[in-house]
Amino acid sequence: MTNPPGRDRPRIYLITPDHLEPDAAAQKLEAAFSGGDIACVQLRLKGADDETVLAAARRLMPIAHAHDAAFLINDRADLAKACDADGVHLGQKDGDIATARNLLGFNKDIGVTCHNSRHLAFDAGDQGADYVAFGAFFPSDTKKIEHQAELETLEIWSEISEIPCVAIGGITATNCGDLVRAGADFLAISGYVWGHADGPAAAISALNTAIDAAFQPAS
Ligand SMILES: Cc1ncc(COP(=O)(O)OP(=O)(O)O)c(N)n1
Ligand SMILES: Cc1ncsc1CCOP(=O)(O)O
Ligand SMILES: [Mg+2]
Repeated sequence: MTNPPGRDRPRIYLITPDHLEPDAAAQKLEAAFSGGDIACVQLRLKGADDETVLAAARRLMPIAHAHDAAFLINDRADLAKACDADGVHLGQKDGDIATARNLLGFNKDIGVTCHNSRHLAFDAGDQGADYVAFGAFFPSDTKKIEHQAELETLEIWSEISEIPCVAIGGITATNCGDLVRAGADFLAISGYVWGHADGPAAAISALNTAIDAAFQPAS
């Protein structure tokens, strides 16, 4: 099965650990970038106060930008605005797209969690989402999984919509091939990178090698 016509090679969408110390995280993020291509970094701190999120963004966003990667904030459009991030990722309980768009404008990216639902994805697209995210595809140690996504969701979406789609949930270099072949535009990954035995650079390198091996552009 080749990738759907017109889809580019999928790229890595790196999600930070949900708790971090900015200077240590900066070193690890630099290491990750030394391993190869990363399209986007999402700052996903959980339970942190606003100033902690903003301080982490001030430390990490310049590193992403130095490597031509976008830097998005998870959950909070207001904090994305406050630190002039490149966008926000909204779950189904993180506020509506229109409010985020009014805050951020049209030059910023708004992504939306759509679980395993093309209906949610069509709704998000109709409301102006810049990408939709489907997941979880595999068991995750990072987040308790409430929705199991299916490859068919990616396959159908990538055939019928030009809105970029992100796959998320327990993704590794070993299991990402089917997601690539199904048409995911981005692979959102956290634990495999930050927990890799050989470090973040080796994880990013292994992921890009696996993506290259699985991506078969339509002739
Ligand atoms: C790229 C991407 N996809 C999905 C999620 C999950 O968002 P959400 O459902 O709001 O859960 P939390 O991440 O907020 O726990 C995401 N963060 N990024
Ligand atoms: C935030 C999120 N949403 C669905 S699964 C997940 C966790 C992604 O992290 P990992 O790549 O470690 O499973
Ligand atoms: Mg959320």
